[in-house]
Amino acid sequence: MRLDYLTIFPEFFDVLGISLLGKAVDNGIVDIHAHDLRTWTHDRHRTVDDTPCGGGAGMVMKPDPWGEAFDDLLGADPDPSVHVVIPTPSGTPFRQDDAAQLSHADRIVFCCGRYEGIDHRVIDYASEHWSVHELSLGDYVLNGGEVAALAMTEAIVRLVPGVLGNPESLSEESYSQDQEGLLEYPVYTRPASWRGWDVPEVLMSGHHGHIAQWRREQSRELTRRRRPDLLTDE
Ligand SMILES: COc1cccc(Cn2ccc3ccc(-c4cc(N)[nH]n4)cc32)c1
Repeated sequence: MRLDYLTIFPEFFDVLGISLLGKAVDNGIVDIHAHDLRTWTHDRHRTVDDTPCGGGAGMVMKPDPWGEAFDDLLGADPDPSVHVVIPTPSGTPFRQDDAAQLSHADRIVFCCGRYEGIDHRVIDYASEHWSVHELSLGDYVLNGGEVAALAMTEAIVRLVPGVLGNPESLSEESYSQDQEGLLEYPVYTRPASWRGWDVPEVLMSGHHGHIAQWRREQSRELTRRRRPDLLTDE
């Protein structure tokens, strides 16, 4: 899987060389390239923004640098197997299903905007050539797309076979299908007693059936309290 990031702050993506994703890069499972969008500017000030047509506050990212970056990175031939991900507050919510689908992609290009966003013609042009996903990380406003791209990257790449040491842990996670789409149950480790708090007895019983039942009940109760929207049968 090749991941490209178009951004005016490429250093944001230096962290992808650390930990699990770093190992995936070292193992050749993932190939990461961050690009400074100003590479595709030609004026002395390396300008990437301009005033919004129709007025309004702030600045908008000019289309030209994005178009020239696309030309260099992707060429002009349409290829629906290339996924262009554009983080934006106005996008569809990024969810586990999106991460799962994108984990099968061979190529993903993250377009990280700043200012008040990217000239919409960039999205229109990209949509004619590649598979475009305008995605929101959540119902809050960030200053740009980089943090969202990092979070999406981690959610996507950890699902790629060979990246996680223990793939079994994937099936027990919140939002996973095996977890019935419920929130994950509380987890514990040693010591059995810590500052007056004990590990629930059932987890020390060694009775796998009782433990599984307790975990199912905990997941449902937690989901009922915190995320009733995830419950389908109520
Ligand atoms: C486009 O409309 C905007 C309105 C006000 C501020 C901004 C700032 N901004 C620029 C590019 C950009 C990309 C993504 C996000 C973002 C995503 C999520 N989930 N929150 N915030 C925010 C971004 C943009």
